[in-house]
Amino acid sequence: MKLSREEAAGRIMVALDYPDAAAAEALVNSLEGIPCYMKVGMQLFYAASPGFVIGLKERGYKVFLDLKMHDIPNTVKGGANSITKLGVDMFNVHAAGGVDMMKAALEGVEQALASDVALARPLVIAVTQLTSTSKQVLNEEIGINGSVEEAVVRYAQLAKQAGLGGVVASPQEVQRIKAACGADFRTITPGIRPAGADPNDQSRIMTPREALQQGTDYMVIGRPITAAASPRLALESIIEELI
Ligand SMILES: O=C(O)c1cc(=O)[nH]c(=O)n1[C@@H]1O[C@H](COP(=O)(O)O)[C@@H](O)[C@H]1O
Repeated sequence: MKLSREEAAGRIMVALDYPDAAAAEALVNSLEGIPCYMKVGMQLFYAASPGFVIGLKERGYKVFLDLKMHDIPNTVKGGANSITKLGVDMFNVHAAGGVDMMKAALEGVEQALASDVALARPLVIAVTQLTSTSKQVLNEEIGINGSVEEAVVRYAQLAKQAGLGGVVASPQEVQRIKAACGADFRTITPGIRPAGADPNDQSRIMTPREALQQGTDYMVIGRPITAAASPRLALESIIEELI
């Protein structure tokens, strides 16, 4: 697959895993002009308040708010309502919460959209099996039998059944997810490591180019960019690998 520089940048979601808004702001400023997606996760969101997310939207970024909601349906519905009002482009819930919980997230989105016609509809996606989970942990610790791929595809099918638009999984599972849920069902893949990079706590990894070849829609990349001596050069070299 051939991508333009801009298309490649738009498929990269930079994970802003920072302890406060100032640190995250410095990274965002260093990437100025590169049209990548920004991902705000729980570390930054809990510290920086919703204002940080609104600020990213005002600067023109697409934003994935990664709060991985997993609670009773009524609570998730309320959470989804509040998140939609922030104007984010994408947010996630855990597929392990079940179909009713995932449907409740969509109801929360509808409720928010009905309250303000200016709001854009966010894509709601589900986390399947975390990319830090190995087969051994899945089978022996968590107690789910079978392969990681089987567990991931099952979660993806539940998300599809609930009406969600895609899932978070490792790039290793993208082809099976697309085969089970359709080519339009979005795959968002963390566990991305350029060749030779430290895997850190990730178990199921692939390089950016390999992930693209698998057909992933978006790659979530944190430390290979944020911990690099020059985050801008690190991001540019990943974009280079994709075009
Ligand atoms: O939902 C996510 O974004 C997510 C799901 C998952 O299964 N694995 C996973 O690593 N993530 C997130 O993706 C990012 C990966 O960061 P790095 O390992 O530093 O590239 C982190 O912000 C994680 O919270």
